[in-house]
Amino acid sequence: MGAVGDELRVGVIGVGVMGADHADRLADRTEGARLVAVADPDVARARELGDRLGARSGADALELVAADDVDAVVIASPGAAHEEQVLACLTAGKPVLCEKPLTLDADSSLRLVRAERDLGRRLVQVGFMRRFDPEFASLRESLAAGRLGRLLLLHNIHRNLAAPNERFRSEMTVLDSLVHEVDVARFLFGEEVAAIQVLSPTATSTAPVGVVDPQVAIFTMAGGGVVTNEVFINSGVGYEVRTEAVGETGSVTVGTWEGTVPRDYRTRFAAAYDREVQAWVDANLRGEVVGPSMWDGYAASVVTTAGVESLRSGERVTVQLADPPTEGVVPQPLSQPDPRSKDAS
Ligand SMILES: NC(=O)c1ccc[n+]([C@@H]2O[C@H](COP(=O)([O-])OP(=O)(O)OC[C@H]3O[C@@H](n4cnc5c(N)ncnc54)[C@H](O)[C@@H]3O)[C@@H](O)[C@H]2O)c1
Ligand SMILES: O[C@H]1[C@H](O)[C@@H](O)[C@H](O)[C@@H](O)[C@H]1O
Repeated sequence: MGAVGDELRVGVIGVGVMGADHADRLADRTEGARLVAVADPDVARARELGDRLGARSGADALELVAADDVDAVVIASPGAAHEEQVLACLTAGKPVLCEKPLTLDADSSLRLVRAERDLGRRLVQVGFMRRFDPEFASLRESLAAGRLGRLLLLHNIHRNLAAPNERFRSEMTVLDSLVHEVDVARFLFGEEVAAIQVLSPTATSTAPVGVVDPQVAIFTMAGGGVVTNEVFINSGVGYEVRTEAVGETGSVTVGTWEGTVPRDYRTRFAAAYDREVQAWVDANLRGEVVGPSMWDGYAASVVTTAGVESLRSGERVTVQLADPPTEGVVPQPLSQPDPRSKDAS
């Protein structure tokens, strides 16, 4: 049911790079949380981590979800496993922090939206942690306060040192990496993405043969704004994430790191992950769920599914959301007046 009290007992599913990082965070530096269990089909990995952090370990994710002493679950398995595991949490009535992407395609994400809707209450926060990054959060506040005027353009850069594994082909750049930029665009504009086109520039010779890397994606927002995105997996430099927001009265860039470029996201977004997980625990202890919703996860999956189609065809693809948004969980639109509207003061 999720604990309402002063301690949330958490189980983590999937303890590779991201899951192990979250497990450390829950065990060491998240107030009100206790890590009680970890599950991973790589039992040796799960055991080593569980032993180090004082949590029990096992191979079976669904057994972890069902356990009486697990109040809430963090899912950090690969995206292909998310649907079954999120559904199990919904069935058990347990709150979930599910790493992005919610799932790897629009249809499975829609099934999850409908399952949560049938339950009649929110249980899922999706791990779009950039919303908790101090710079991205304050950019959203500046935009909402109208400090840059009406938002016209975003320019996003997202580079990795190298691919995480050999299964990371061209589609994964869209589904697993670009999905962050989709969420950033929806978060900062407060609107849905209406269309996407993915371009395939000359590939770097360090990418495996046949892999499109870098990629450039262009989003057209529902209100007509445009978002350009470079996603470069095998950059050979490090993890660089920057966003420049261009409004009618000024521009702001977030993510300009001085000094050494971090190797990966765990350094770059350490504060964002800490704040994300703390917000999830705090909300659960109050009996609430906050942060990016199942709807946000679904809307992003629809855009990335269209993005994969565009990557293959080279054409611009229109984005179609199947259901009306779930009330109360869509991103708050920016409340800035459109200066061209006759009602604007
Ligand atoms: N928010 C972020 O910035 C961020 C960063 C990295 C990864 N992620 C996300 O976290 C998730 C995990 O990514 P990662 O980089 O840690 O991957 P990883 O390959 O390092 O780890 C995945 C782990 O899951 C285990 N696993 C495989 N199938 C499983 C299953 N069915 N049930 C349970 N565990 C299973 C693997 O054995 C492995 O230990 C992905 O959804 C990824 O997109 C998010
Ligand atoms: O596997 C990682 C991970 O999923 C991160 O969230 C993303 O920022 C990286 O680009 C990707 O390579």
